[in-house]
Formats: sequence, structure tokens, C-alpha cells
Amino acid sequence: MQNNIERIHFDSMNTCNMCMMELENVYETLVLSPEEIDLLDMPKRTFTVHFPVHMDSGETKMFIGHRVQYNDARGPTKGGIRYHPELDLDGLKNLAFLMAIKCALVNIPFGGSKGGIIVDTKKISRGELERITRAYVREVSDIMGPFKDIPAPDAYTDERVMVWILDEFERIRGRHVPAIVTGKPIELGGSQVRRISTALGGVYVLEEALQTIEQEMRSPCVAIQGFGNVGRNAAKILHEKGYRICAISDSSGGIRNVNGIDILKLMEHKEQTGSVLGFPDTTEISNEELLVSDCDILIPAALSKQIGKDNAADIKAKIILELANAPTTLEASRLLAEMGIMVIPDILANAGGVVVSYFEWIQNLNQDYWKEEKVLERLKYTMTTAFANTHNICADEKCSMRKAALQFAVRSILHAERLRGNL
Ligand SMILES: NC(=O)C1=CN([C@@H]2O[C@H](COP(=O)(O)OP(=O)(O)OC[C@H]3O[C@@H](n4cnc5c(N)ncnc54)[C@H](O)[C@@H]3O)[C@@H](O)[C@H]2O)C=CC1
Ligand SMILES: O=C(O)CCC(=O)C(=O)O
Repeated sequence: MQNNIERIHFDSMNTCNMCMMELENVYETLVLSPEEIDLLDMPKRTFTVHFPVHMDSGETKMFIGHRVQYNDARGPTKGGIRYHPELDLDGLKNLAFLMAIKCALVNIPFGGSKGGIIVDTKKISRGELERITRAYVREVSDIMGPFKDIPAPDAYTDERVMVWILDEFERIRGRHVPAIVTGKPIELGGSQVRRISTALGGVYVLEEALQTIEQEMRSPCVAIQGFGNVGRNAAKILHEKGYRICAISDSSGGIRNVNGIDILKLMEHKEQTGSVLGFPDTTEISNEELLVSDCDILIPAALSKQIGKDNAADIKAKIILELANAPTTLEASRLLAEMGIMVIPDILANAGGVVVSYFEWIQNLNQDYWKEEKVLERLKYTMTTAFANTHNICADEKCSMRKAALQFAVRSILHAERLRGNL
């Protein structure tokens, strides 16, 4: 696709190639102009910061952090903070783009962003983690704010990290600003349900999807990759609803039992040993084996690019619920569609996290806190409405859910840009 602006310098610098490839799937249906394509192909802002932190050993180490603000036409940018040794700016641009798309799909008034630090949290102490987090906040605080850009948890960050972000930001501003970050503990302005909302939102759309398929599944067998915030809570909710969790994994590997794994006991085991491995009455499998194991529902809930062209053809699940962000490559997505596997895409499946983050932000701004029932009811309504909007487009256009969701969201973002006079 030929774009209409001078790109020679921008090209290698800022274009999001993964986003462009994904958007190409909907260009034809949406009949976009070159200006619209230009606007969508590139993040609005990217920041990279390089900062020193005193380590426990007495040495000073330099760290690199990023924040990408992809699009803010629909509202302040919103997106998680990820800590990972292989974090890269291109991947973050794609994740920030997915946030903008996700917020538009579930119709919450936010744009999309994502950020993080290149660090292996398994190799640093709690004190080092806190100093690294606070130093990052000092570097990016100017571009953050409750009406600018609002961070939240993502892989390898949690409530504790959100509290340090809150505290450091409030020290810099010299006043309380609870709406600066979401995913906080309830005692410090967090929302009811946020801890489990990504998983619960995914379960709501999964159950909507199950009602649309002809084949009835009795006690479906579920394989879940990842046993962190999202994977663990999805396993717990589904287990309590009577699904059989037949396989589950974390970064150390996976376990399998076709008769179902007792998730509450597994949570205790992981707490005590630090891993899912060695859980009684299960056989060990690798993460690769888990993805292609016999199951009805496969839930990637760990990292990106887990399902690619090399393993997609071997997948046996009938439904894939993408709770991780970007767990499937575009090539694999096409292959899975040809195989007739229903993929509930990340932008819909894991949107429950940012939906309850939005509720948390509203509660913080109003200083008025909601009961659990209200959060649950509004989460369910938001997720099932987004599912219905996506499913209606799928039915009309006979396309994948990913393509349908993307179309809906791109239309909404471009409409906001047009209303602002940017197009
Ligand atoms: N926390 C949230 O609210 C949201 C998270 N997500 C996405 O969900 C995914 C998981 O995030 P969290 O659960 O929050 O992170 P987490 O840090 O709590 O857990 C990550 C899990 O992935 C496992 N893992 C890491 N590498 C692995 C590998 N190679 N194979 C198998 N498992 C591996 C870890 O052992 C851990 O169990 C990420 O893709 C994240 O972007 C999406 C929306 C919201
Ligand atoms: O809760 C949020 O604001 C963002 C969560 C997130 O990073 C995601 O949905 O990928």
C-alpha cells in the first residue's frame, strides 16, 4: 500500500509494520483513503528513556523504558506497563495499537498506549524492582496524567507496581491523583473485580460464543497457557463453572490430566513451589505440547506470538480464546480461519481488564466507589454488547471475528478523528 506522505525518515523510525499488516485485512472492506491509512499506520508518540538505578550490589545500572501512545482521538491513552527482558519498541507499538482498537471495540472513551521496561523481574530484588519502577515514573511523568495517559498492569507487573507508580507520581505532583493509574489495590482506590476482570470478561465472551456454535460441548476440556493474573483467574473461574481444565502451564512448563486439574489446589501448589510442575496426578508437557494438545478450548494467556505458522496446523481446539495480547501471528490467524477454528481475538477476549480499569478511573475521578454487583453487571453488559457487535459483522460479511472486531473499531476511531477535523 502506497502512502501519501514523505516517509523516508519516518519509515524505519516509527511506522508500526505489524499494525500495517493487520490493517491491510480491513482496508478493502472499509475503503480507506491514503490519509486515513497514514493516520492509522503510525503511533502518535513514542518515548524511550534511559535511566540509572542503584542496585543492591552497590553498582549503578542503566535501564531502558518505553511508552507508546498510539491514538488518542477517542480519549486519553490507556494501556498496561510490561516488564520483560525481551521488550522491544516494535512489539510495544503493536500492543499500543491493539489497546486503541480494544477501547474502541468495547466503546470506552480511551485511546491506546503501552509501555514497559527491559528487565527480568526474576533476577532482581523487591527493592530493586521498586527503585526501577520509581525511576521510570520520574522519566515519563510529564507524558502521564489522568486526562493524558493512564497506565495499568500487564505481564510481570501487578498491584504492588501500580502502587509505586501512584506514589511516585503523587510525590512529583505534590497532591493526590488516584486516577493516574488503574489496577490499584482496593484500599488505594482500586475497583472491585479488577483483579479478575480480564479473565472474567473473557469467560463472558466465551460463553456467548459457545451459544452461537451448533455443536454442543459437554464438560469442555480446556488447555491454558500461562498461570499468572490472567491464566490463573481464567482457570479458576472456568473450573468453578464446571469446565475441565485438562492442561495448564507457566514459564517452567506444563502439566496435563484429561480428567481435569483441581485449580484451587494447583494455586496452593504454585504458591508453595513457584511452579505448576510436580502437581500430583498430572503428567508433564512442554508449553509447545500444550498448544497442540487434545482439547476443546485453547486459552493462550501468557506471551505474544505463541501460535505461528509452524504449529497452527497442529492445533486441535475448536475454539481459541486469546486472553494474551497478540498470541497468534497474522499468518497463523489466516490458517486457523481456513481450518474452521473459531478464534475469539485478543482485542475482544481480554478487553475486560481495560473495561474495569475504565470503571476504576470513573470511581477515582468521582471519589464514589461502586459495589461488586454494579461492576459485574456493567462488565457483563459491555463485553456481551461488544461480542454482539462483532458477531453481527461476522454474520453479515462471513468474516473472522478478528476482522469484524477490527472493522468496528477502525470505523469508530476514524469517526472520532473526522469529528475533530483531523481528516
Ligand atoms: N493483567 C491484565 O489485566 C491484562 C493482561 N493481558 C495479557 O495477558 C497476558 C498475561 O498477562 P498477566 O497474566 O497479567 O501476566 P503475569 O505476569 O501475571 O503472568 C504471566 C504468566 O505467563 C507465564 N509465562 C511466561 N512465559 C511463558 C512461556 N514462554 N510459556 C508459558 N507461560 C509463560 C508466566 O509463568 C506467568 O504465569 C499478557 O499477554 C498480557 O498482555 C491482557 C489484558 C489485560
Ligand atoms: O487495564 C488497562 O488499562 C490496560 C490493560 C492492558 O494493558 C491490556 O488490555 O492489554
